[in-house]
Amino acid sequence: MAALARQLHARGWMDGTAGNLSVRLPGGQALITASGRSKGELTAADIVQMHAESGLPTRCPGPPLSAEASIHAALYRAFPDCGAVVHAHPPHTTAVAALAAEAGAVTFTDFEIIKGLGATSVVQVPVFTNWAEVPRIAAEISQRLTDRQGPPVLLIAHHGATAWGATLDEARNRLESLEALCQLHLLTDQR
Ligand SMILES: CSC[C@@H](O)[C@@H](O)C(=O)COP(=O)(O)O
Ligand SMILES: [Zn+2]
Repeated sequence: MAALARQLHARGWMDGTAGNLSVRLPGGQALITASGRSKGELTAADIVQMHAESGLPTRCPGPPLSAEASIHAALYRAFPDCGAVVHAHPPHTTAVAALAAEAGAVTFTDFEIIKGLGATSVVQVPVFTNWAEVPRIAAEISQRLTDRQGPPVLLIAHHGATAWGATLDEARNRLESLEALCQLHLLTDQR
């Protein structure tokens, strides 16, 4: 987790403590990054255990869980095969998430990198409102992401993106595909 966070921080996708990662463990628990830590220099002390599907800490007192633990938990509940979640603020993705705030979804077509999101030629990515109360974002994700056919990524308006997969590497690959797609979307002026 620390190695991936360091990579994404170096790319400018997790500036100023932004971003969070988690991995599901056997037995219903998960490891998640603690809140407010630089993602460029995480150590074991910055990783906390939580109940995967509730997002509640397994040990109190302890370091505070990521402020977005409820979003990770919503994804673990919705997708039993989800083994890892990565949230970041990649610049092109965040710009597209701002432009699509009103629409509530953004549709990408034709670019080959769409296949990185498991689609063939068209993919519609949901955009959620960036409510100050994160559990409200999580509740909307739980309500809306009931379709297992959707892409394994979501946008949060004016905020960033969350990707998930069976492993951290798969979640990272999907986040990279989304950022590449958003960059192409903007370069070709498809707002
Ligand atoms: C740098 S502020 C960003 C936070 O508000 C949040 O969006 C974020 O990505 C990191 O939150 P965190 O609680 O450290 O996991
Ligand atoms: Zn964030």
